[in-house]
Amino acid sequence: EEQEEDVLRELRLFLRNITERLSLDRRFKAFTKPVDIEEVPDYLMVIKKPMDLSTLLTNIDEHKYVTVSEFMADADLIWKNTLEYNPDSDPMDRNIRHRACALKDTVRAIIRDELDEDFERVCEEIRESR
Ligand SMILES: COC(=O)[C@H](Cc1ccco1)c1ccncc1
Repeated sequence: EEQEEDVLRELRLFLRNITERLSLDRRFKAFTKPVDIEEVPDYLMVIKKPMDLSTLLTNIDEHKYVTVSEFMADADLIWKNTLEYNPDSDPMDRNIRHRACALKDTVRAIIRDELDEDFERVCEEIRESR
């Protein structure tokens, strides 16, 4: 009903705000767009579910997320994919993995500090009712 759509509209505003703040952080530049398959031809053989910040934003606008947990599952793909595809000890791999871990920690800190657990509970109730 209307109140549910108001809740989901507020959820999308919250998720867009997080995603845009991450996209502005210079540490996360490599995560702002899909990995370039021309540049990395084997990427899709290794990574089954690519994800990036611009795709998160598109998903939000397409009403893909009804809860913060669903958004977190996709956001987690960004750093998990990065650790999986860039596992080596060379400086390039270590640098992008450090940034991936910073992304993971930053998302969790924002959610911990800014998400009211009662709000997420209301979103979960809507998800279960559909
Ligand atoms: C999330 O970004 C990545 O996983 C790519 C993989 C990649 C390898 C070669 C080109 O791109 C990356 C980008 C920048 N620095 C390290 C790795």
